[in-house]
Amino acid sequence: MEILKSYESVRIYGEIEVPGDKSISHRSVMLGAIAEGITKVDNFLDGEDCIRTVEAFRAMGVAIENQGNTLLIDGKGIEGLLEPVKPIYFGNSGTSARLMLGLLAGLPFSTFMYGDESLTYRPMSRVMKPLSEMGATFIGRSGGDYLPIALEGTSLTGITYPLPVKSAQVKSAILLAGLHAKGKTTVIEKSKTRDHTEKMLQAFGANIRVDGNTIEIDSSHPLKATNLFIPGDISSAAFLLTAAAIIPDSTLTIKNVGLNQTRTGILNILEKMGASLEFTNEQSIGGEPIGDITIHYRPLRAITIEGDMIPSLIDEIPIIALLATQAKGTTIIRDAEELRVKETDRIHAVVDVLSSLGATIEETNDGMIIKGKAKLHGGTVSSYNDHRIAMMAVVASLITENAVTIDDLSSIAISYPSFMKDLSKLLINN
Ligand SMILES: O=C(O)C1=C[C@@H](OP(=O)(O)O)[C@@H](O)[C@H](O)C1
Ligand SMILES: C=C(OP(=O)(O)O)C(=O)O
Repeated sequence: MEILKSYESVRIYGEIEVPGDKSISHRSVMLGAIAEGITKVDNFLDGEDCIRTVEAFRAMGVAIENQGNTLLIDGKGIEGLLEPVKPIYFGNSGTSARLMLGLLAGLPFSTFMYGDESLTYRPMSRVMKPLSEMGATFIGRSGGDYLPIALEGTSLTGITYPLPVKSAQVKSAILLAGLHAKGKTTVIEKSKTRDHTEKMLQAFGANIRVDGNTIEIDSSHPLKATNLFIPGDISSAAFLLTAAAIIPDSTLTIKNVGLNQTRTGILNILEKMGASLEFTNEQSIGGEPIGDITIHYRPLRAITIEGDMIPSLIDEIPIIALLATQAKGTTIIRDAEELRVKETDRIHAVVDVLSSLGATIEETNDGMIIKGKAKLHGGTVSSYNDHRIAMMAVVASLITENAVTIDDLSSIAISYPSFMKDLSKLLINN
């Protein structure tokens, strides 16, 4: 149990870098491991989820050296992967499990996979359905919807697949399967989801074409090793930006953070709500936009968040809900039913935690309705063992009248191991 003390008068001030992007870090290991040659990855996120991906490839015979936040991956090509002798454990990581189901389904060996309590109940049929259409053979709990799943490698054939869910994990799983399937694989998205897989496949030399929301790939160009720099994770930056946006007199600069437009929904929301943002040092590294963001506190107003905006801020909704408690008016979040199948049911968890702290917030089927501006009194909450809920509660504790008591903060190590230290560096007592 942790007690997060309340503050009399505090603000956020300073300059910081957040750790590397989780989505891009996972992909760097996956593509580096199946490319030919040594791939060097700088600013790799040493969080628990990404470590699961590293360990999975080590179990398939790939040498991966970890020097601080730099990885050296000795890729021997996709044919170089060896059958793992033990079941692969994906812990809490949906990205590892879903992308690797796609990557491994067409390899000539069997793989057994499982996860922790949370991952064991996250839907996998969204990935297994298209992979079966490509020819994948597998068996899994609940007809293959849940882990544990055993894949019996077979040769795959390309398909054309309109994505029924707005999910980058499903899109990526199909593209990774398409990398070694016969013929062409085409994925068509309804709304654009994060496109790190496409960008990184291009950097590794794959034969991939992107035309609007249609992506095509085939196996004609084997991947060649490359060097990568992982931008700071905008999803981690979101917690610090929100702290600055809700505490008067705050000014914060976050350097070298990823600014890929498929991920920056949180920045559009902050601006629409009235926060002041400045962007400097913008550049592109390995196809990924990156730059520095400075935020100044300004009074906030409520907005509606819905439709195509949702995929670009899906992981930020817990912290956006806290932001909305401090905005004048009624904020409505809808079309976000995907939150129900994350590490926990994040609609329920957010509403429970924020209402326990004193917010006026109501759960809907596909989102929530938040009335601001609310005075949060503090109280006792659960992190639901979900890193994004835990970090949201920590940021909330900066503005509560009394202390916040939370069961456990260890889940924060999934995506932002240095969060508590980074936040305390930026806290200034007035
Ligand atoms: O592809 C990725 O790296 C991710 C995609 C998103 O999931 P969905 O694809 O299920 O929306 C996101 O919530 C997750 O944190 C990471
Ligand atoms: C949903 C998340 O990750 P994953 O799906 O990889 O578990 C997240 O990091 O918020």
